[in-house]
This record gives sequence, structure tokens and C-alpha cells, in this order.
Amino acid sequence: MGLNNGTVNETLMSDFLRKSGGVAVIDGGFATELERHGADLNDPLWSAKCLLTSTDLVRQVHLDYLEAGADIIITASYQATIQGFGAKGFSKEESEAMLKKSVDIACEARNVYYERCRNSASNFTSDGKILKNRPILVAASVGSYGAYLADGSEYSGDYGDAMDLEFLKNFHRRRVQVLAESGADLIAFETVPNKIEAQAYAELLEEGIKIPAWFSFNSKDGVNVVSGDSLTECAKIADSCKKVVAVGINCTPPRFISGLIQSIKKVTTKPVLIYPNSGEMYDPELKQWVKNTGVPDEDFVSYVNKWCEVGASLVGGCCRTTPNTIKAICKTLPSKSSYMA
Ligand code: MET
Ligand SMILES: [Zn+2]
Repeated sequence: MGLNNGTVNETLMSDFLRKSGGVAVIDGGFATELERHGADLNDPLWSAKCLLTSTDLVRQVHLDYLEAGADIIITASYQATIQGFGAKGFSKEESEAMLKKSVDIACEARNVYYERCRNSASNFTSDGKILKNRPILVAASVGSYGAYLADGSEYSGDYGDAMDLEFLKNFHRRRVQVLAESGADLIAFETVPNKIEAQAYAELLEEGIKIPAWFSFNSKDGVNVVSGDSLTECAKIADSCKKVVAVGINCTPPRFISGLIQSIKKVTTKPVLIYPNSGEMYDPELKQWVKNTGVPDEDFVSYVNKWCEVGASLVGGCCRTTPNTIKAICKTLPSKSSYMA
């Protein structure tokens, strides 16, 4: 092909953003939507439990997000790990097949969606669905080691003093390799809670991983990532990794997002992605989302154009957001609202 991988990776995202009208829309809360449809996710595998029990629902939720206008769908593999499946008695081969399946289902949803676009006379149906033929990416989700532990440490970033880089690389290595070979367009490292895990991902990507990735951190103070590590230092790790095609923030209250985008912009020229949660806080003891008492986040969507003004190029929603949130994001973005008229 005459291009090195770095070039291919960089053009994937810039071409995609150009074709998406400058700003691309990411899907919304995936687990949230499974739960709204009645799935019980009280399980160490969380949303990945549905890869075992409800693959039709997983496909349906991906489709719902595409029909709400998402240009990128994120697979059900957030809490799917070989170790987590192993604890349920699955072999290594079966566990790897489940990871691959998470990508297959998202790709199937994309195929069904394109078929529906071909058969539809208009881009916007009378029942409010967006059926517009456009580039769509499948992002293979990788949640943190803390998400696997399912003990709340994805929101504290505290893995204890004994944690080291090699441990985290060994924990994630095979999963990342399998997802990278599964037909996904990129890997979404989501809700990265601390610097050491960002470093582990960056080093794993350099071990011959062939698809690009994004790094998305979470914050609960609007300044640092959740562990207290400096967001700037975390974003610099992402910036120095050639495989990384976008850097940003997810599962973080909307009120913090503008400031966080500005901090990231100071250390990278890579596209910035954001997909905040609804502004509620997850209480790991109650295993529930609880309202916060600070500045209201209700009007999430009214912030969207401001986030783009300060530099976000990919915008979506995380926990407690729904296809309606994504539709509202599309409506408010000038480049997307044109085909919804
Ligand atoms: N993509 C994941 C989901 O929506 C992100 C979860 S953040 C805790 O299920
Ligand atoms: Zn979330």
C-alpha cells in the first residue's frame, strides 16, 4: 500500500470526520439502554452478560443508536474479559469467541441499518428515525481493569500501591489482540481512570496492533482524571502514541466537559471526543445512579455546540443517556440537522 500504519490510522479518523460534516456523533449509554429494555445487568460482566443471554437485544440497541443518528457504535465488550468469562467457567477459546461476537453483532447491526437506508425513500422517517447512508464506524470497547473488578475502582482509579504496568499489560493483552483482529474499525479504551492504565494501553498498541484506538478518560472534579492523576499527563501519553486517533472524556458530568476539552487541547492536536454521562453519580455500594446536588446537568444537549466551539470533534453520551439524547445531539448540530429536515 505504500503507507505506513501511522498514516493509515491518522487518515481513518480525519477522512471519517470530514465525511461526517466536521463533527461525528458517538452512540449513547449502551448498558443503560439494555436496562431500559429490561436486561438485568447486576453481574460482574455487566452489559457483556447480554453477549451470553440476549444477543438480539444487543443488536437492537446498536440499531436504535444508528437510527437515532450515531455515526459510531461501541461494542458490548466494555466489561467482557477473558478473565471474567473464565470465572463463569468458559474456556479461553470460548471467551475469545465471545469478544469476537461483540464486534460481529455491531457489524451485523450496521449491515441491517445500511439495508434499511437503501430501502427508505427519505433520510428521516415519519416515526423519527434517521436512515441516512453515511460512514459508520464500529468501535470495540475496552473497559478498565477497575471495570473488570466491578468494585467501583473504575471511578476511583485506585488499584492499590502494588499495581504495576506489566500486570495491567498482561491483564489486557490478549483481549486487545482479539478485538483488534475481529473486524472492528478501532478500539475504544473507555473510562480510563488513571495514568498507569493509559501507559499500559499505549504500550500494548505498540505491540503490533493493527487498528487505531481512542483513549477516553473520566473525571469527577473537572480537573484531573478520577484517580487524581493529571489529565494533561494522561492526554500526553495518548498524544505520543501513533496508534491513537482521538483523545477525550466519557462518563463524566456535562458541567465539567468544556474545561476538560480545553485542558486536552493544550497538549494534543488529535481530535477530541466527549461522551458525558447524564450528570448523576454512580454509587458503587448502592449499585445505583444518584442525582447530584450541584449545578444542574439536565439540559445536556444545550451544551453540545459550546463543546464543539471549544474543540470537540466527536460527541455522544455515556451512562444514563439514551437514543433520544443522541437524536437531540444530531438536531442541535448544524451539520447533522440538515438531513433531518
Ligand atoms: N460504552 C459503555 C456503555 O455505555 C461505557 C460505560 S461507562 C461506565 O455501556
Ligand atoms: Zn458511562
